[in-house]
Amino acid sequence: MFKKYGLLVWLTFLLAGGFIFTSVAGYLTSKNTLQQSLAEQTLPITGDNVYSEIQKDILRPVFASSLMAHDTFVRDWMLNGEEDQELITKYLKEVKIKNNAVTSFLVSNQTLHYYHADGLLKTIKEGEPRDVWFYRVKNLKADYETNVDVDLANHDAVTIFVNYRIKDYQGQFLGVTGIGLTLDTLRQLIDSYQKRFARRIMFADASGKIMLAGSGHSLKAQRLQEVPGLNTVTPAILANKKSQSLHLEYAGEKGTVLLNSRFLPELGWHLLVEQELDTELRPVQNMLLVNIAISAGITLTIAIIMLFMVRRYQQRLERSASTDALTGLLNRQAFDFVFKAAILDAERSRQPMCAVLLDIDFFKKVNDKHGHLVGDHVLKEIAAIARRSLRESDVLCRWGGEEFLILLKNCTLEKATSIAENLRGTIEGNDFSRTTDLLKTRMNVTVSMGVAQCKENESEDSVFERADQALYQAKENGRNSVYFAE
Ligand SMILES: Nc1nc2c(ncn2[C@@H]2O[C@H](COP(=O)(O)OP(=O)(O)OP(=O)(O)O)[C@@H](O)[C@H]2O)c(=O)[nH]1
Repeated sequence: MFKKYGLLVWLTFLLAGGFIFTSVAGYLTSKNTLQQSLAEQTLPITGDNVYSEIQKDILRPVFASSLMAHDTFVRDWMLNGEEDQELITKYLKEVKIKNNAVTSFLVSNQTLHYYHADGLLKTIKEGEPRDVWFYRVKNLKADYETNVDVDLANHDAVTIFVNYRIKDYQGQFLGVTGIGLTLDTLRQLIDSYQKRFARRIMFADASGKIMLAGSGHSLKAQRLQEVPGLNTVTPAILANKKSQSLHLEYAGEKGTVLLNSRFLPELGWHLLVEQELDTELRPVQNMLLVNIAISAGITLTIAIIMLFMVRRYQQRLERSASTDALTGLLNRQAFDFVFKAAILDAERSRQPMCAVLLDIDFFKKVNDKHGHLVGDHVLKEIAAIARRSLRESDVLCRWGGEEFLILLKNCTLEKATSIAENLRGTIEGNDFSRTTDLLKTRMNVTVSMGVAQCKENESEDSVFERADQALYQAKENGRNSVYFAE
């Protein structure tokens, strides 16, 4: 089977291999290009976009707080003993509205009063845990800090405060001022970034504490060091104190994650933009599967078409090698095999078998008078008559030009002679013009036959020789007759 269809199998493998190779090569190229463009362009650009939005939305309060801390009105009001509280309340209200903030505040180092947009909120105390931030900022080396905390003045909403140090004209610490944004507003902002850019965005402080993350972030982790996979690249993220972006990769829970990190010096935070490679690759992977399915379909269709063609071609070859093209009967070569098998069969079953040699009388004259096409028609018609007159098990073969050989299985000499006689009579009575347009008037043809019964252990040549002699006798004795060999 493999030998017969070997070429077909190889061609199918070659075709399928070619398709798979080009599909996989295309996939790998797309994957590399995608990975490279994510790492080198898409994620850094997203980082840049987020950063510029951050500058607009978060750094604005830093600048506003800086302006408050450097405002001569604020400093003078504090240096003059914080007399008219209405003035500072009005000022803070104005700043809050102008900056669209949830709170604006000022805490005096002198009186420890905490002012906000609605007036005096409270007096802070050194041991109070909620007021620890003030003493931290008081001792701060930098001008300001950003701090995520609950806002007492705003129903304890989680708020990001910008705490800016106020100094007098000699540089002495006067107090702290600034504004605050609720974290919810920021989180919404990040969510809108995430939706817009379809990536995960989070902020972590210098120690790795996750300060802000969109709704996709698992709230279980409080620090970068606790996020599986991300913890492997956390040291590199935290070590990056330059504003240039850093490209990293780590194995996340759902596959490779590409990460772009940059340090925001204004906040002292690290901005992380992440993308799951698999999510981006899914359309390319789907395309690969579609390609492979189409390739498999094409390969299968071509293989089936080729299989049918090869089978038809082989059948035609086998048929043309064993049959006579004109009459459709077995040819002499094929008959040899059939005869050998039949004679063995007859000997085994001890059944008689006869060979009949049939020759058309004066066939040359038919050709000469009516032409070769009519001669061919006569040959085909005689083959058809013989096939119709004989049993299915009898073998019919075109022996030569106008000679036919018939093998009658399980048949005695007497019976064979009678069958041959019937066939001769049928042919004699046949009007060959009925089945062709080549002849306009009735035409009859006669045949002569020689019959011989196969003897035990007799060779093929010997049987045909005896049948031929009987045929010769029929020809000699006037043709249109059946003779048998003793
Ligand atoms: N049309 C046609 N003629 C063929 C074919 N094969 C052989 N012949 C012709 O058959 C004729 C046989 O002629 P002969 O051997 O002289 O025998 P015959 O004319 O039948 O005379 P007898 O056998 O003595 O009755 C030749 O003219 C061959 O050319 C064939 O396939 N088609």
